[in-house]
Amino acid sequence: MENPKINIRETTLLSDNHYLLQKVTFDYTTEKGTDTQTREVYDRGNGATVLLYNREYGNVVLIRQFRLPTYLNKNETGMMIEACAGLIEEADPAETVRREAIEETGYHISKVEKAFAAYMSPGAVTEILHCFVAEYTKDMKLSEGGGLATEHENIQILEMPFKQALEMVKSGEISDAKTIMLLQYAQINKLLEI
Ligand SMILES: Nc1nc2c(ncn2[C@@H]2O[C@H](COP(=O)(O)OP(=O)(O)O[C@H]3O[C@H](CO)[C@@H](O)[C@H](O)[C@@H]3O)[C@@H](O)[C@H]2O)c(=O)[nH]1
Ligand SMILES: [Mg+2]
Repeated sequence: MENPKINIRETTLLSDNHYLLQKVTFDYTTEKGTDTQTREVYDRGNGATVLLYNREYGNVVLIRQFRLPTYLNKNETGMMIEACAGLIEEADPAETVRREAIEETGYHISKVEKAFAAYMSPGAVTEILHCFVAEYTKDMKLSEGGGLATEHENIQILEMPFKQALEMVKSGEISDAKTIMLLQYAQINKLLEI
């Protein structure tokens, strides 16, 4: 199939209460003709995430926090176990994960390695998420972490054996997409095998 030619006809702002919800009408043209479609698109910017791991201890650092959208969709407690992550503000993705690692886990990491980038929900959300891995050591724990009190983040830090994290993916206790992808990336690339 040839790529369609796209022409954006109209963009209507439905909400800019915190992020942007827009209604977009566009022409989708192929050799068969033109079809006009309308879609709602949620734009909350782009994000970056990092899996902290240590080969020697065989551990990864994850975080646990309440996520309202999951609570509204069958996650009974609303609590989610995730890799540390945040929205890219002014900084580049690597800077973002360094900042978020400090804010959320208290680990002051320096070297980060890009793993991949992924559109998280391409039918509705514009966001691309830049995914990193980084080695941490105990002496990098220089602050408490836990997220920004001003943002009511209430983040719990979980340092656990890599094996246990993989079992939690299997059991469904870890059900966050970026976290599953990063744990499997670490497994495929043997990051935690000495
Ligand atoms: N007042 C208000 N605050 C909001 C709203 N939406 C988000 N926030 C707040 O904005 C802050 C965002 O925190 P970050 O750590 O920067 O982002 P995140 O929520 O962890 O997002 C990360 O994970 C997402 C889910 O996997 C990713 O989608 C995202 O890209 C990023 O990586 C949080 O304190 C959150 O409560 C809103 O509608 N209103
Ligand atoms: Mg976060």
